[in-house]
Amino acid sequence: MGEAPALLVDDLQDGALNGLELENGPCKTTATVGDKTYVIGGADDGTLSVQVQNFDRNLGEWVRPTVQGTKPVACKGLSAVPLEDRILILKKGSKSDDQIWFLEVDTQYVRQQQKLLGTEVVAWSKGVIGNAEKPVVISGPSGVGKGTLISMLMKEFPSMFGFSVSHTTRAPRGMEKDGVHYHFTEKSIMEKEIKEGKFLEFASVHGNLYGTSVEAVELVADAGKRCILDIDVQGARSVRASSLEAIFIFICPPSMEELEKRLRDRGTETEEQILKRLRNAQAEIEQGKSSRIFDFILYNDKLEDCYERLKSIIVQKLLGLDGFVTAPPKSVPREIDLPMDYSVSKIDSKIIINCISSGEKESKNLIMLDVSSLKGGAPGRTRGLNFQAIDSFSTGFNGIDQLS
Ligand SMILES: Nc1nc2c(ncn2[C@@H]2O[C@H](COP(=O)(O)OP(=O)(O)O)[C@@H](O)[C@H]2O)c(=O)[nH]1
Ligand SMILES: Nc1ncnc2c1ncn2[C@@H]1O[C@H](COP(=O)(O)OP(=O)(O)O)[C@@H](O)[C@H]1O
Repeated sequence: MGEAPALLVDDLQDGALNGLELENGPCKTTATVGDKTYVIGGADDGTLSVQVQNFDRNLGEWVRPTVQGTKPVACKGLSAVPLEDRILILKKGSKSDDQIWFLEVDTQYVRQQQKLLGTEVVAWSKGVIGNAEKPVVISGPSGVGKGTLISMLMKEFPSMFGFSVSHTTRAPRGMEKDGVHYHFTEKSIMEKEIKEGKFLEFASVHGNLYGTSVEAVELVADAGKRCILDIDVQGARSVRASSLEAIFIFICPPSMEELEKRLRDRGTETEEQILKRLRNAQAEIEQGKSSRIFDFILYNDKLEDCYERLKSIIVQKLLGLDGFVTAPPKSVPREIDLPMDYSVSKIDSKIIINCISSGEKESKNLIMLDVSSLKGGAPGRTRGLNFQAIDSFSTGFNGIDQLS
């Protein structure tokens, strides 16, 4: 049985809200979740900047929460649909890939942050249609051949895999390009960004700081590709403990002598750095083999053999295929293009967007946005949104009352 259309307030005018005087400034949209009413938006040069304040009915006062996550840019109007632990925000007059957002008000991430900061917290997260492919985490000691294997995979299947470009405080090697191999960063900047929650994981490795930003993984998923992370064992452990579901592969050298030979032959490190990497390798291999972090352990003896095994793992585990055929490129996630004029209502986990386009002949279309399988969320994107566009006239489907 569907519930009645939810409390939706589109483009509220300045002033009173349900009898409550707003603290200050004009506001546009409001939504109530639990005991709190959230006011989202504020006028800014004819467009809306996206600000948040909430009225706590228990305390009887306005609160300005700490706002986390990547904020949406200004827009011409907002609609808000309260869900259980977050508010769906539809932005008007925005680009088609920038129309769906979530303001998380009581998700696990928000509760964690509230505990950590001791203040009221809300967090923005951009909504994305469809799901991300499960990432692949590859770890192993320095010089074992991780980079070589990943390059082979990306070269053979450029449309299927994308590399998560990590941040590091180490200096670039001769051929390495900023933004391609790593984001080469100052330590103080990286430490600040870690504090701001921009990293999915980070670790000190061989005396330098390395980390995977939330954005690095999201960008690959945005392109409709499966993300590959080349990170150390500490990083793999952190990802295992995070909400990111991934497949974990550890690459082992055939022997320590061969590892040393590969490191020396690569010729990218000083003698001191080589010795440090070899010292750390022993512990990494022990942890890799025994820690239960990894789903698969691969020995990289003969490169071609190891590459074939890596491919077959990925195929069997991730793609569910028998032979390694070149799969068609994943389509880039679809986008909804909302017109300026529409009304919104909610039935269970379906958001009904009734689009009204006025021209010579007025026509109406319904978009049904399904929010029942949301995944991820702040500090990254919210994925798992699905939608169906319904031409109400051609189908004879004319109103939300007919939905169940
Ligand atoms: N935790 C973590 N480790 C990383 C990250 N990026 C790279 N690493 C690891 O840091 C170690 C050193 O990497 P690098 O300096 O490129 O040297 P290489 O492994 O010898 O090529 C390797 O074990 C990488 O897997 C990251 O974002 N997070
Ligand atoms: N199976 C292999 N046999 C011999 N040399 C290898 C093999 N795999 C990788 N190499 C070489 O070993 C060196 C280190 O490989 P690299 O991919 O840079 O390791 P990592 O990224 O794990 O530090 C490179 O010069 C690479 O060409």
